[in-house]
Order: sequence, then C-alpha cells, then structure tokens
Amino acid sequence: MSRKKGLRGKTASSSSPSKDSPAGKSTGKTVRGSPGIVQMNGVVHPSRPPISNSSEFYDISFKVMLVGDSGVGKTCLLVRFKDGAFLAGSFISTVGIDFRNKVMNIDGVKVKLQIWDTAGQERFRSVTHAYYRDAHALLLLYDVTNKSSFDNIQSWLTEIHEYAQQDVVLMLLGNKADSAHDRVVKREDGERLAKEFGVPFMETSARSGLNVELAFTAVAKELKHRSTKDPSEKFKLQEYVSKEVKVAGCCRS
Ligand SMILES: Nc1nc2c(ncn2[C@@H]2O[C@H](COP(=O)(O)OP(=O)(O)OP(=O)(O)O)[C@@H](O)[C@H]2O)c(=O)[nH]1
Ligand SMILES: [Mg+2]
Repeated sequence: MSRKKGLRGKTASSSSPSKDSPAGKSTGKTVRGSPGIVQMNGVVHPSRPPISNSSEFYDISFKVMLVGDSGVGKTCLLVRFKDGAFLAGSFISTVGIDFRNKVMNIDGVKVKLQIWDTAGQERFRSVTHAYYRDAHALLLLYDVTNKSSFDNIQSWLTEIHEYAQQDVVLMLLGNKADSAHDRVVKREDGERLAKEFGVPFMETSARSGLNVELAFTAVAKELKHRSTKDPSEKFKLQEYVSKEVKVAGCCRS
C-alpha cells in the first residue's frame, strides 16, 4: 500500500496512553535524578523507547497528518524534515499512506511526532478518511505554483471538518515557495484564506527548507502545551508562527 512498511508498533499518545504505555500509570510523584522522567500536572511520563526498533526515547507522542492535493510536496516536506534532504528527480506519487517518526526536544520534553504522509490522489481518499480521527494535528498543503491545489483547500477543509477531531491542530502551508518564476498564488492570498478560516499559515519549501522545521516545531509546541496544561507556560500558536516565520525571497544576499 505504501512506499515503506506500515506501523510496526502501537502509538502511545498523551491523550489516550496505550495499555503498554507507562504514561498511563500515574504515580503522582516527581522522580528526581532519573534520566528522562518528566513531571506534567502530576503525571509522570518516563521516557521510553517505542515498540519499533528505533533507539529514540520520548515522553509524549502525537500523530500528525499531511494532507493536500497530489503533487503539492507532502512527501518531500516530510523527507526534508526527517532527513534534511530534498527528494529531487522524478515525482513518485504516494500510494495509500506512509509514516515516519521524529522525536523533537520541545523545552526539555521529548515529543515524538508520528507523521502520516497521505496520498493526495482522489482514488485513495477513503483510505485517508480512516486516519483523520486519530490525528492530533493536520498540516494542510497547497502548491504556490498550482492554482487548483489552492482552490481545493476549501474542499479539504470540508473533509477535515467531517472526519477529523473537532480540536485538531490545523495549519495551512503554501509549499514550493522557492519557485518564484512559477508562482501563481500570492503569499497574501494564502494569508487571507488562512485568516478567513482562523488557522495559522506559512509558506514553506521542501527544496530550500524554508519554514519546514518551524511548521513541525510549532505543531509540536502546541500539542505539548495542550497536553501539559502548564499554567506558567503561555504558548499561543498564531503568535509563535507570526514571530518565527520567514518570508520567501526575503533577505537573500
Ligand atoms: N520546487 C519545489 N519542488 C517541490 C517542492 N516540494 C516538492 N516538490 C516537487 O513536487 C513534486 C511532488 O512532490 P511530492 O512530495 O511527491 O508530492 P506529494 O504531495 O507527496 O504527492 P502525492 O504523494 O501524490 O500526494 C516532486 O517532483 C517534487 O520534487 C518544493 O518545495 N519546491
Ligand atoms: Mg507523496
């Protein structure tokens, strides 16, 4: 079904820890001096390895889904984020659904993002629908060089409202911002649409890396913030994005 093998282990999430997740067994104590133990609202989350072979430890885990028309650059964005490389060459459309994990250090907490890369092609839509309800965050992409991918954002949003959780973290990304000559969607148009729907927005480029790390970091920070509910931490996703976002073509030497 996909370029790579599917999920090998269960995912422990902050909202519904799996049975084999120690996060579900709160002792209510802060354990000092134990590596990887984090106190969050009375719940102790020991850092633990995922069930798969990866050696990475994490405290909390979330599912993030990449959605948008075929060819907008979902797979390339994920590869850029995970491996720091651009998948140049011929376009290999994703079949079904694929995923990659990445653990990020967010303010001292190890946040694992399990990122689901969906197929944009219409024929796989029913497969994608089945995954929406488990997603904690959605990155909705269009391609700034493809007007119809932008026009289709409205119907993607309708689909999201129908299938995703009501409180899902949603962000709109205008990808391929490096393609200045082929651009047909202005940054202002993306901003206007995002404002209309009340979602954070940024332009990205899987080719140059513009704002790629930021998009995932912003989502991870928001999810971690919601999960820990630390009153001393005043995180506002929109504000964070507005402060950190870089504009395509700006300030190049
Ligand atoms: N210039 C430029 N090209 C990009 C960028 N991101 C992706 N591409 C190109 O766009 C094409 C499609 O990229 P993919 O990442 O495979 O697209 P996708 O959204 O995963 O497509 P589906 O799997 O069919 O849904 C490829 O030829 C990429 O090289 C980008 O940021 N800039
Ligand atoms: Mg793909």
